[in-house]
Amino acid sequence: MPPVTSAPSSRLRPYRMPAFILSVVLLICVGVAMVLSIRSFTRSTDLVEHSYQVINTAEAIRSSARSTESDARGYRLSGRDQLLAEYLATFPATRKATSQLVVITRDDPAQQTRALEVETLVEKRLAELQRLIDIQRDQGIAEAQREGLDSPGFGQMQQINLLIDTVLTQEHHLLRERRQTMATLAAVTIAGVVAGILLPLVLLGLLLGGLTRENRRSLKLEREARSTMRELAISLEQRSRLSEQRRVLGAYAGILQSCENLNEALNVTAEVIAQMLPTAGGRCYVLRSSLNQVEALSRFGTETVPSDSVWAPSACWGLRRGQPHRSGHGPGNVYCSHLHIEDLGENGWTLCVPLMAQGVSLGLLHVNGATGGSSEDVQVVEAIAEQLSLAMINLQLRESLRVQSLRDPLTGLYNRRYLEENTQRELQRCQRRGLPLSVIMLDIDHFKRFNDEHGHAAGDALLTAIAQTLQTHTRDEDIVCRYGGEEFTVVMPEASSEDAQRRAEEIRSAIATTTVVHLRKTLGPNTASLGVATYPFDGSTPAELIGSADTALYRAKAEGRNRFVVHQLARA
Ligand SMILES: Nc1nc2c(ncn2[C@@H]2O[C@H](COP(=O)(O)OP(=O)(O)OP(=O)(O)O)[C@@H](O)[C@H]2O)c(=O)[nH]1
Repeated sequence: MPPVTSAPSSRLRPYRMPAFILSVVLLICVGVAMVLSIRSFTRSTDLVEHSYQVINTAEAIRSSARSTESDARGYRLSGRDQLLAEYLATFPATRKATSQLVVITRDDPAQQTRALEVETLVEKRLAELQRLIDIQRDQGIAEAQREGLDSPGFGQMQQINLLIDTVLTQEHHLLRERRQTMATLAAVTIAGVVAGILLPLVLLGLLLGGLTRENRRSLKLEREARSTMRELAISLEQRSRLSEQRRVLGAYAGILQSCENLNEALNVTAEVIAQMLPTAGGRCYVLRSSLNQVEALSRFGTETVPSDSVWAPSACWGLRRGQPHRSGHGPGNVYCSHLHIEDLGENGWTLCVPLMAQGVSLGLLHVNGATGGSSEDVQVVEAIAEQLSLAMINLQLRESLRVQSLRDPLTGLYNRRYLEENTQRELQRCQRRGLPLSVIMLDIDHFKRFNDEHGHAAGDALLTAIAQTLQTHTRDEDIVCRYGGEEFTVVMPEASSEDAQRRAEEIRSAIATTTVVHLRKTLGPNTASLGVATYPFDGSTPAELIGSADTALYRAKAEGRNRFVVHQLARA
């Protein structure tokens, strides 16, 4: 799980606000500079326009003065009235233009001085022309022409022209300067605007880039934190699941210890697996070594893959290898032949865990499912199998101890303790149901002599053979036991005295033909004497009945052996 990290503070954070303020200030400066530049530019434009106006006005004065001069001279030479009319029309225009020049050069004292001089000269010239016109009108054309020859017209006009040239030259010079100023202003404005826009843009870009990086880092940290939280939640869930599993397995182990037989243990196991692996199913098998087969004793859950009920141990890889064998879907998996894996889906899984304890193979726990089968599930099944194996070996040991405590080690028949415990129960059952119960006591005749003649081991062999004969001639529900030494007892629930007599005779005659082979010598047969007692005639307790049968047995001995005696008859 990655460590939880706190968000590192951004390197740009201290510069963020100053950069923002600087950007804003720069933008304001750009704005102010633009306003000032535009105003200066406008002023320059006005000045340029003004220069054009001065130039145009000066040119107009020259042109108008020439026209007036030309019209006046033409009239003086030709006397044509049309020329007089034209003179009269241009005269005010000339005057007006000179006045206008004076007005529009107010901003430039030098130019205005020249304008005033132009005005004075033009006025003088106009006055002279007017004087000649007046002479022509009053004294005739010839007088006017003669007067004109003496008039200083040419010189006046030359002065006017020279002065206007000076005005124009000066104004052109100003115009050039103003245009230059305007161009410089425009360039400076453009440069200022570009710089003023670019610089804040760069700053804002840097700021934005930093914020984006920081945002990305924050998002990454947030994602990491979320993933850490998720992993933490999963880990907590796993921990709580593990602790729950441990608790269930602990309880399961405790309950297994209290199980009295294998069926109980298997039922508990099925319930625990259903609880811990609800989607799985399977079977518990026991190994019948004597038959070389594996047999299912219980089923649990819903099996995805059916498994055979009985099969040879070699059919399972788990049993063959003595370790858990897990397989899933697809190539690379090896399947046990006791499984019908055709039904194994894409996510299906199977698991065979051998049940082993103290190096002994006891059986197999097989589990399969359509989903799941994680290593955690496998561990659970293995833990269950381990507990079940221990329980099975314990039950086997307990059973063998129980059998040992109830069986005679030589003959394998029940012992006297078992007889006493169970005869009471069988007798009560028959009493409740109103049925008889018979007891046969049997003693081998002259067994001491047999022992003496053939040895104790041969005597043991004879005892074992007679025990076998007794088991052959009794029913499964009868209790056949070695009462002690060479004495045997058969308790026959629900058997009447007649049944018991028939059985006693069968046993007697069978023993009379029973021989044993000992040290390659056939020994026997020996005979036996039997006493028969029946409830309710010969007693109503086990002790009474056994005592009655024993009495009858002694009677049989006394009467010559190799016979049976019935207690009632014996009493009679
Ligand atoms: N081989 C062998 N002998 C036993 C065993 N238990 C008791 N015996 C012997 O059985 C003999 C019983 O002898 P007795 O009680 O005198 O009876 P008997 O010789 O059979 O004579 P009757 O019962 O009167 O016919 C004794 O010698 C015991 O030692 C046993 O487990 N194995």
